[in-house]
Amino acid sequence: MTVVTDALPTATATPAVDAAQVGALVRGARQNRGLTQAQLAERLGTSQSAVHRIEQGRQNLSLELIGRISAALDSEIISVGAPKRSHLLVEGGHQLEGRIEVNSSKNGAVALLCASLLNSGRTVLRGVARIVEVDRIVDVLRSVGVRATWAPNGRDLEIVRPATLDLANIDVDAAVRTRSIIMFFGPLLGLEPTFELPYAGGCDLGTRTVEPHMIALRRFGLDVTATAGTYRATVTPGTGDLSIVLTERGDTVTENALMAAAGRDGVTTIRNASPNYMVQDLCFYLELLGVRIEGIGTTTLRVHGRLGIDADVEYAVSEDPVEAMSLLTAGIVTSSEITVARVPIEFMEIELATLAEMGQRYTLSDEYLARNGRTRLVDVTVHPSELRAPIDKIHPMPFPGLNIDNLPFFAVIAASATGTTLIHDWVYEGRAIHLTDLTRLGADVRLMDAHRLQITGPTRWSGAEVSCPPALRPAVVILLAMLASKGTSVLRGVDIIARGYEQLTERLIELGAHIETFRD
Ligand SMILES: CC(=O)N[C@H]1[C@@H](OP(=O)(O)OP(=O)(O)OC[C@H]2O[C@@H](n3ccc(=O)[nH]c3=O)[C@H](O)[C@@H]2O)O[C@H](CO)[C@@H](O)[C@@H]1O
Ligand SMILES: C=C(OP(=O)(O)O)C(=O)O
Repeated sequence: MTVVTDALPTATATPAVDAAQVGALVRGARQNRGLTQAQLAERLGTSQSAVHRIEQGRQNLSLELIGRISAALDSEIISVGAPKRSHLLVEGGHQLEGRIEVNSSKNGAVALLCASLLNSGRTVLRGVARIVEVDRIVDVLRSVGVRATWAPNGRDLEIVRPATLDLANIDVDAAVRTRSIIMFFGPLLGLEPTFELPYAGGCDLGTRTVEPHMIALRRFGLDVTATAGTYRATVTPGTGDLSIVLTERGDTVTENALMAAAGRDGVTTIRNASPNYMVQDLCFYLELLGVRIEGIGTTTLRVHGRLGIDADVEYAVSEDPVEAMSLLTAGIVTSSEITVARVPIEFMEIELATLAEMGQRYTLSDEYLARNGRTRLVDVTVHPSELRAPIDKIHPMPFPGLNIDNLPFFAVIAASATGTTLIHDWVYEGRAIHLTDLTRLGADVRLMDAHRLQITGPTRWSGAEVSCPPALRPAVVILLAMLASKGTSVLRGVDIIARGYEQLTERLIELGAHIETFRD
């Protein structure tokens, strides 16, 4: 049996479906239809409290009841057989208009979900984006005994760790679909003397090792052997102060080291740390747990760890600069005037400066604070502009530089600009290659080598049928190019987009995009 719904996509599917999973799907589909629990209850001829129990996974469900819920929500909650792939039919060439808000970030959420393992008190994460990557980590947490309960608003997640984690029961299927599982090492280090974790998975971006994590965590007493799809970990805890240097300024490796440092007795200095947005989110949460951290937002962090963290805390996940870039790109490549609200400006400054260099006109609102009380936000309005290729190549750098995950969006922007742009993705071994799919829509994109693209515009975009690249950002880039392309396009196999974006097509439709979803 597999699970499908248009609210929470098929990628959540696991062979065994339990009441909690179905509950989450029902809640997602109900919210997608804009119904309250009481309204759904009325359609089902039952009480609001019964719907609440179903959504919390506290109700035994017959197939007959699931069928009735599916009918009431006009959404297939469960189907038998292979999952059906989703595709998009895009009628491009229309301008967009209006205002759209940026959601909280995937990368912040997954770090915070993993970090909640450090806390034996109650963690409430507010405003969590309902995306597949989050569902996967929540599934993994639940499988090891963590109580993770969504509030009726479907956005706030309460997490309570059990006294002992049931790691033998870990949901391997969910774990291997995400790279973020690697961030279980940091918190588990201080909790378990030995444990096993499945190998990390994720998008197809070429070779991407976990070696920097192993090098960093070895200093915390972690010894890992990798055998047949499993990491076997043994921990020899140390005490006292520790100073470590990361071999790469990576985001998740910094987070792993931070979590390991937070759960130990002593002060840990982490050098070559990433100061990126998700790391800052994690630091703000750890501070609420009583962990003092010096140097937040810099490349040297001093972490005053604490044994036995036990605090009831609430933290609002901050806004996603990559979603902000994606939405701005939608406006830019369709020559539209749209306002993207709640943009975390500190993490978009180089992107905006680069866009200005390319002739993009935009206006910024006054700054205001995010719900976490720390991150600075602005509303950005883009105006239709004559774009030109920048003189210098566009390349990413660890923060504060142009975000690595925002780079792919510059491919479709460069293709809309007059002149030749060199895009240099030195970071990923295999992400640039996916962007050559833009040629199918009429762009002149040349792959110079695995890391460099030469793009000459302006493109006379024209609709085409394209198979969705097996990588999150390139998939969205192709979709955005289709919005710019005159005529009809089909993007096949788009489920990957829900890994990192909540209701992206629905939200683009609200801005005036013409997109229909269809399934096999
Ligand atoms: C869950 C999460 O937060 N994921 C983000 C995180 O993944 P994550 O932290 O897992 O990224 P990796 O550690 O895999 O690094 C990405 C790539 O960059 C290379 N690299 C990284 C740092 C460095 O100083 N030198 C270097 O060469 C790595 O070798 C790798 O090929 O950071 C990536 C890079 O910002 C982002 O694309 C991911 O969205
Ligand atoms: C590469 C990405 O993320 P992850 O680390 O989850 O694969 C991304 O968000 O583009």
